[in-house]
Amino acid sequence: MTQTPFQDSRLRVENLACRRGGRLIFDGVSLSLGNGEALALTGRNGAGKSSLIAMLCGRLRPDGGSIRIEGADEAELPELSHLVGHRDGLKTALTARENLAFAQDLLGSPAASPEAALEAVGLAHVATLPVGYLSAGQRRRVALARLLVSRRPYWLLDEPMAALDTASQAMLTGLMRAHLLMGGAILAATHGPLGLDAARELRIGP
Ligand SMILES: Nc1ncnc2c1ncn2[C@@H]1O[C@H](COP(=O)(O)OP(=O)(O)OP(=O)(O)O)[C@@H](O)[C@H]1O
Repeated sequence: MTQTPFQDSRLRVENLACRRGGRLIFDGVSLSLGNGEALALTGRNGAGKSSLIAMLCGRLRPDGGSIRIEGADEAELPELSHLVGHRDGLKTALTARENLAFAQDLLGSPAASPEAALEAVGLAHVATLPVGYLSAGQRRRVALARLLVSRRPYWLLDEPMAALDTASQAMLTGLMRAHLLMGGAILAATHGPLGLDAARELRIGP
């Protein structure tokens, strides 16, 4: 895996608004996130955390406000970010290794090999099993291993600790710390602790 720190850049979100099904979910949401910074996005069920992440990765159009990146040679957030969403987005008929190879081809900027990424999340022993055979926590770990096969500075994580046991939560905290040390940035929607002392919190909704 390459050890070059990420280029300096900053995500600036200003006055973002979100409507879903004709209903205002949130407005006036602003945030700033740069190298080595982590932000825990909190709020009650339905506050709009997943919707905000969907806007950041270009899957949902904002109903107001702006999302921009400063200092990344014109690159936009979708090209600079990794999404690990609520749904794991894995192909159940493919093996864990094949899923990661597919993700690496799709995302570009190769970093760890699929084998090394599976080793890092403690899943080397199931590398050749179809993902459909894996447990919920194992599938989530394969989804998280995608963060390692392709090098992107912004990690957008929706409930990343969901389905993980205590040891796997600690493993993920370790991966996040290493990413921050390399100058990466993390925004994670969460209902619980991320284990990152320096993480700021942004609460949305009432
Ligand atoms: N496609 C859709 N059409 C209409 N309403 C939607 C749609 N998708 C989401 N919503 C609504 O938008 C609101 C925000 O949903 P969202 O999933 O962003 O919340 P969240 O903060 O991530 O919640 P949770 O903590 O339960 O994951 C909810 O009230 C949800 O019902």
